[in-house]
Amino acid sequence: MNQPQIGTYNVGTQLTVGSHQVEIVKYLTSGGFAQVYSALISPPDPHSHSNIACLKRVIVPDKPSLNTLRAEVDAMRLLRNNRYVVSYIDSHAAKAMLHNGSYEVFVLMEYCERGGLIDFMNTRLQNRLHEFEILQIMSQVTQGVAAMHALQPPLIHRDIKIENVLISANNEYKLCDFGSVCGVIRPPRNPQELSYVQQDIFKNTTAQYRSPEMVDIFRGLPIDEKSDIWALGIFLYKLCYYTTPFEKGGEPAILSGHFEFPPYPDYSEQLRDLIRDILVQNPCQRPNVYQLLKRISIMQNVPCPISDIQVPQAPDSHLNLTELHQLSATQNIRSLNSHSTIERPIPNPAFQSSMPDAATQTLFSRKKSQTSDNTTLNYSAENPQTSLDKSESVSHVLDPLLFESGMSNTSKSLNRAKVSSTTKLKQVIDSEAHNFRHNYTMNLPLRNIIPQDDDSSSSSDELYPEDVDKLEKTQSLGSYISRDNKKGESVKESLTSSSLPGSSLTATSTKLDLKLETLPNSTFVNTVDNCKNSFRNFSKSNPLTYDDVSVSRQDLKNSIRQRMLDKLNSSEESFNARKMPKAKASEKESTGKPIALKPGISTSKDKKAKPIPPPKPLHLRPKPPPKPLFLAGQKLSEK
Ligand SMILES: Nc1ncnc2c1ncn2[C@@H]1O[C@H](COP(=O)(O)OP(=O)(O)OP(=O)(O)O)[C@@H](O)[C@H]1O
Repeated sequence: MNQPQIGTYNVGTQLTVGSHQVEIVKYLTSGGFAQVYSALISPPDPHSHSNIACLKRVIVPDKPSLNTLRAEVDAMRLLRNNRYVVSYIDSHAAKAMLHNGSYEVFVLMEYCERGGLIDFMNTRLQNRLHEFEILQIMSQVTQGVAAMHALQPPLIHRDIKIENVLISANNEYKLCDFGSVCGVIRPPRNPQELSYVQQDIFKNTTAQYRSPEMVDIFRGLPIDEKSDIWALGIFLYKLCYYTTPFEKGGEPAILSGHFEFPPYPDYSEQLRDLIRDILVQNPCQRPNVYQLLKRISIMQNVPCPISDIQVPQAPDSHLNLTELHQLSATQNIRSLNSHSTIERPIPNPAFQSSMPDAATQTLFSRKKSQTSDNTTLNYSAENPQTSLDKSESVSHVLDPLLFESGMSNTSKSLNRAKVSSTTKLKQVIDSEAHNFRHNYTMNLPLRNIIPQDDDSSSSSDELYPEDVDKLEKTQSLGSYISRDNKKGESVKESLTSSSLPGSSLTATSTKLDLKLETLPNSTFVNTVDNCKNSFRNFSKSNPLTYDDVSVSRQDLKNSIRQRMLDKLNSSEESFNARKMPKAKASEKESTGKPIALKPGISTSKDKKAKPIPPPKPLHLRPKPPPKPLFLAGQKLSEK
């Protein structure tokens, strides 16, 4: 989205933004897409009680870009009032008079008086951040991320980086820029999907912060919370060393996972271990947001600020790419609620106090070119660093005793065995949730990767109370009335229409670790069995694991465990069903019993309802199409 050159508002300019009267106080800066001002608002923000706010003014060239911005606003609204997320206040959109076909969008949000974290870091080039400062920043930003991951289904930020953290007047670090937010993205299953996912990642993520599963989509892994965790690892490294760990090595280094620690500044081994434990190739072995926060808190010698409620994701709660783009394009809450495979994100009870009214949900892509990290920070230390032992990294994650090695005195007083088995169980649950997501999402087809025409008649978005196409300018910029209420025109984004911005990191030629079709069925069965055994063993050998928590909490954990077991059982059944001869499978289907999900078979409601036609005689059956090259073990680029 190219930002047209427009003049800035003068101090004292009066605007109306949503239900707020706004007076420009100061022009602050221009971002890649926006002019940013501080402003006086009336009425004051009910959350902060402040009458000073930040006004973002964006000119967007067309409706798809408008929808992208709308999605960003929706994410902010979902996270409103979380202490470590820049808080949304109000917004407004209208057709711009100056630029034909373009729109002008105003977003009012909490004013972060102390500016960006990047600016703060630049004031400390000589005197680098102390470990306690790093832990404080890391803790607060992780809490912001936790609020996103705690939603059901979770939201993935996808662009966590130093530049996207602001500092409030009272020195709190707040996550901002929700323009890249999305739901969990399952692995692509055909070249079209693959190309789409690749472009989406290029547009919405920053190269140096990309996780291995983003860089090498052929690994067949979902893009989920663990991709944000990886970015948090890069973020932590950069807080420490003012550079990113894969700055020099680029994508090959990300995929090999090889990085080194500069000799200066000298941080504790615990902190370096934490970075190692986050930056592991296998997403399952990375800590989840709670485990990460817990470790940070242990190092800070404070109680963990959030509750540990890990609810494994039901496979049907995942948003696929089509849904993301349909939602992004339509903002149609009605269709969202009626969609069979989408759940509206709802706050996790652990975060309820900091969550807003569950207003709307939309998901999102953003036309944004992010080629590299444009920080002004530089680190030029020599590199006599010790090389990283990956097996050691993994053991820190898997071994709860090592994981708990930095426990405070208070924490140490807890029953160690219980804590370690609890941690282990959490790891198993988390890992299996990820595995489930992987396996199940692989079986959930993208019904149609091309976003559909939309019917945006029923948007309840404050930002777009009525179709902005029908809005007319009345007074000052930002103040419009609506003529009528007609349905908005359809928005259709082509999969390939967006230009793919260049990247400082070139496409990888690294050998593929894991391709979708190479996943042996036995692996899946073994995983299921191992997991089931783990759960059983835990139940038998650690019956008192949760003694030290309240009854309701125990119930909850039991219920999670039960749900996992149920899912394991049902997945095993599904797998067995998949192995059944076709005739048997259709017999099962016709009896109404659940059948295994097969690639290419939709799980959506409408498809489920269709009767099964009798099998065609062999001679009438069409020949199967040739296997796409990438499924035959070749990357698209090798075509
Ligand atoms: N709430 C805020 N309070 C104070 N300053 C802000 C706030 N939001 C943004 N800024 C300032 O404006 C700059 C640009 O904002 P922002 O990154 O949101 O714009 P953008 O156009 O989306 O930029 P990009 O997408 O290129 O990062 C920030 O770096 C920050 O310095």
